[in-house]
Amino acid sequence: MQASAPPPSPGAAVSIHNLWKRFGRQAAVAGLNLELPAGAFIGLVGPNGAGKTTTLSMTTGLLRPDEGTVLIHGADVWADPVAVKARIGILPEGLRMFERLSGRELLQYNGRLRGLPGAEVDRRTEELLGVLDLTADADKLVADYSTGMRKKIGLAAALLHNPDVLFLDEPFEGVDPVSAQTIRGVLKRYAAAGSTVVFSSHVMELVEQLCDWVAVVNAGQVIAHGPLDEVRGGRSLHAAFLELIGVREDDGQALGWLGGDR
Ligand SMILES: Nc1ncnc2c1ncn2[C@@H]1O[C@H](COP(=O)(O)OP(=O)(O)OP(=O)(O)O)[C@@H](O)[C@H]1O
Repeated sequence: MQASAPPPSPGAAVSIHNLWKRFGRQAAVAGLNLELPAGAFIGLVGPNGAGKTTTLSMTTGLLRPDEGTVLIHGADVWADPVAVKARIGILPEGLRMFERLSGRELLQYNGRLRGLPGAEVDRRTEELLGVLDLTADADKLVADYSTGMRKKIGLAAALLHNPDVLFLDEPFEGVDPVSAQTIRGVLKRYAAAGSTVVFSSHVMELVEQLCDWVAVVNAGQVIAHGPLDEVRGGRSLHAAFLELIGVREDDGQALGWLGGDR
């Protein structure tokens, strides 16, 4: 989008340069710069309203930035969308799906849309349904899926074309521990094969377990990034996060009425 963007670092899966998005007078993303290394399992963390979803939406071609450039393996998301979309998988927050298709039909439709041969679509569909423990519900309509099942079928749809980079916005929100374990297993296997995973989460323990690289976003900018151990600097990620964000101490005055004499 801008001619002046510097070349991406070699080895970067995602290069974000001077990204801006304003909603009215508020800047949701305010000149954000970030280089995400290829082959890493990356956690994007930040408080509510920090700009994570807006950043991920602009990075994956779902929301047009006001300013800035995003490159995925060197291809510009907005100038070369077809090339970029072939290389990425996305599980957005509040994903809208074709509700009147069954889970199996949804995957088959996605596979055909991606240009995969029919036999390969069928093979991958059945394998993904099996690994994600959805085979028994494969003929149920997506409209009748639970929250966890929706996340799993959304993940299967995002993985079907074997993308180089997978973006997930809050993939574990509303997911029970059993489904979360299944999703974790699939993501670990995908990342172990050298692909890049970028996911946003509020759950620091999960980010610490899964990620080897983190970026902390606050007020539309990146305030810390790098290998997990560097960012947490000998503390838990939770403690490092609170310190980086500058959490306000409770002065004990507010809500003094709450739980007191009635
Ligand atoms: N479509 C929109 N219209 C107006 N304001 C918006 C819109 N989308 C996001 N915002 C605002 O932009 C800011 C960043 O929102 P965003 O959803 O990107 O944050 P987030 O870090 O993903 O938050 P959370 O962790 O709560 O999901 C918030 O103040 C939000 O209210």
